[in-house]
Amino acid sequence: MLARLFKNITRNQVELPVDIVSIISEINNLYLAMEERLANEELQHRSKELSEQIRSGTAGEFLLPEAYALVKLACRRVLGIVVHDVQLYGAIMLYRGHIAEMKTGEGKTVTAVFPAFLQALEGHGVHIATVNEYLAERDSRKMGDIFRMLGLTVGCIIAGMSPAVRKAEYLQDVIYSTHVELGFDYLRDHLVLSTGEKVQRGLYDIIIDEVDSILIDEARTPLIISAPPGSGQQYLFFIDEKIKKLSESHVQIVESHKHVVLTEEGMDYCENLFSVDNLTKQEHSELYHYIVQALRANYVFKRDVDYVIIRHDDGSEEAVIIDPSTGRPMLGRRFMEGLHQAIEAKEGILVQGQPKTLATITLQNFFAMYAQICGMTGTAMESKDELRDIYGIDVVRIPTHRPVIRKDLRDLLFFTEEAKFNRVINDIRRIHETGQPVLVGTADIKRSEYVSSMLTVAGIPHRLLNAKHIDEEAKIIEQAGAYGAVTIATNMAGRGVDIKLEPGVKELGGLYVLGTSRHESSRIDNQLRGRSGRQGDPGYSRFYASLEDEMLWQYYPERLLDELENANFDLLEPIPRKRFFKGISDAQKQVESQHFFMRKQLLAFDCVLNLQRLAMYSIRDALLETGEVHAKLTDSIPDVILNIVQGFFSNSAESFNFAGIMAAVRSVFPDRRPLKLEFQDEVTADTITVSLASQISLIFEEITELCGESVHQVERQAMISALDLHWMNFIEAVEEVKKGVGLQAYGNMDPYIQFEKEISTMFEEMMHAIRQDSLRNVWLQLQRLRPNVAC
Ligand SMILES: Nc1ncnc2c1ncn2[C@@H]1O[C@H](COP(=O)(O)OP(=O)(O)OP(=O)(O)O)[C@@H](O)[C@H]1O
Repeated sequence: MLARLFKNITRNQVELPVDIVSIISEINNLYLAMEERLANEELQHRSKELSEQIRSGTAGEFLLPEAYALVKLACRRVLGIVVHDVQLYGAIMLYRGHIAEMKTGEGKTVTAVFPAFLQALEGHGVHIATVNEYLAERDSRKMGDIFRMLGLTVGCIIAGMSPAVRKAEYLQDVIYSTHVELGFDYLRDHLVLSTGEKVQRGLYDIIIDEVDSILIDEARTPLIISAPPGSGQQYLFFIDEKIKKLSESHVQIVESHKHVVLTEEGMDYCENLFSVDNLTKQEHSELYHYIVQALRANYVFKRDVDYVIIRHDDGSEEAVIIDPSTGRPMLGRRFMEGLHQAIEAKEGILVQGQPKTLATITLQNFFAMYAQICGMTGTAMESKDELRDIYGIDVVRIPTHRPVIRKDLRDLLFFTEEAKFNRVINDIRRIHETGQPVLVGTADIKRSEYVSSMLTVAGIPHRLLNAKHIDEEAKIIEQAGAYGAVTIATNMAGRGVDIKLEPGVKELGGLYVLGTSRHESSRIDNQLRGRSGRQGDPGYSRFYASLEDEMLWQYYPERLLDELENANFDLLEPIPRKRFFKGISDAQKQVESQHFFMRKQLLAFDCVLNLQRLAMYSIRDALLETGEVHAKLTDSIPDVILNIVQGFFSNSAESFNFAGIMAAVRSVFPDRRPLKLEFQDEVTADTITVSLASQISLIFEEITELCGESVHQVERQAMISALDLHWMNFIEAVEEVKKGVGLQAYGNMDPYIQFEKEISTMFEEMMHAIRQDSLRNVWLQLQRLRPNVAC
């Protein structure tokens, strides 16, 4: 009775919330009116007017009924279908930023067109992410005509497209792609050298199809872009070997900062050694960085003082940092920025930590960049808490258009795999003989092949999916509803693919889905079931499991196993009692909670890094956009000098070493002109800095003025390359800290807080290093442009 107050019945006899029903009636009334009045050409005109209204500030929600009526009409005219009220309900929830749980086969692809249209009217470009490229391509093609009828353009991005093509596609109103391509484009856009090379135009709205698969199943693996080969082990050994040939006049050592720089002579010598024209050029920045680290490893960092080589029982050797304050080896820690690798190369032991990561992000943090995410799937309710906790989105269950009449039969649980598969084959034969089509789901390709060989022996014709070509698979699965068809696929295959029943098959009971094992996630099992019983079709599903299946072998509850041992059941027959089936869902729950923990942990670490990533990317973007960085560089001179000078004051103010300071300053600003120290007040790090900074700034201005217009280009490149290089090394170092934090128990300290603390300090240090390297690179390059000026 109470529910009646809040619910209402639509024309399809489905209960929906009252407010939604009134919006849906408005849409349907407008649709009916438009159907009579509006010719195809007028749809575009109307959508243009809506777009103008939205852009001039009218709320999208206010225009939703009319916009959705237009889309409904376009769907009718393009696809010949009348969109159901439940689909409109899903579409409204999507626009409001929710996850719409719509059962498989309910027509999610069309549903997504509605919010995409309304969001696209704002003019930012809406992304629709699918689980694979086949679906992105298919949906952009199939739905493309609807958008075009409404005057919008549609793009599709798949792997292998050139940046120019991508860029053009991203300019469309609605862009279909995979989450992977979208994420990698985002990362790649932060590695380009000019704004013009970026392909995306911002992240605004995204609609994620099969949202649970993307936000949950895929979320344990972050997206990573690795550096191209060249930074591999052999390369480091090669550099180390050459560096060992340098003599004293080639290097200047700054002990206090444990730093080494090349003198002019050293620079020339190295350019000869490595056959490059100018080491300070952008394209050689990585080589230059490795050279510097090799120099530090060889000239400053000493074995048994700064690090030890530990030999493990298996004969492997490891360079371990010595804690300068306690003298103890710091297991699991590594020097930052490629120095550790340089030391490993110097010592001739295995270089660890390659290849280098250029950029990385978790899917969770990537999606968090969008102004709004929403999505649809057949299976989200099981994960609604996680989706709310991590992404802050709610799941709304959308009723089906017609009742689901598929019969989900009780699992059959066997003691052994052999007994299970024998029964599977017998059951397939029995069903196949009636002409009813069977879709067999397996845990992996190996098992698919095994079932296939058994069916061949049994003389049952079938089609086997090889999981190598998603598009071919999809085409085969589409035909799995044909009379007498037996199709074998992995459980994951065919998600999002529509299986149409051949005429006459409904009368035979529809598609029979037979799962040969339970997946670790019940959502994946439900996806497999959902290949059958679509849009009110009849169908059957049944899962077969054995205690030898990988998941049950590991996680089936001990207490039930003990009981089974004493029960004296027939080993070749299914285990009879219902209570033993519960062990299957218990096992699934246990694995799922483990995976949840791993995702949470990955996210917790990435959230810390995310703040730095955002800061870094915005600095980089600003650099690309302004183009003019001279003021920034000049402003950073005092900071850089102060950082150097403070190094000399850290121990005791009295014992500061003027010659040391000068050498360190000159290593960053290599200039032969004399520098004076003039003080008004007492001698402090600040007064020394003020005095040196004003002189260096003057020289810097002189050099830059003489070099003319080319200065801007040199400065910008130097900053970007310093930024990229240090950021790449920072990411690598973060990984090491993560491992270290995981390995060591910090008393009672929370590992994330510890991690955050270490990362923040490292970030500060990196920013200093970036400023310093940018200035040094610019200085060196400008001197080369006008060698007669400075030295
Ligand atoms: N209102 C409708 N009337 C008739 N057919 C429809 C309607 N909406 C969608 N369809 C059709 O239903 C089929 C299933 O649609 P779709 O593949 O989008 O389902 P789905 O919900 O995405 O399924 P899955 O969960 O398996 O991905 C398609 O052939 C589509 O054209």
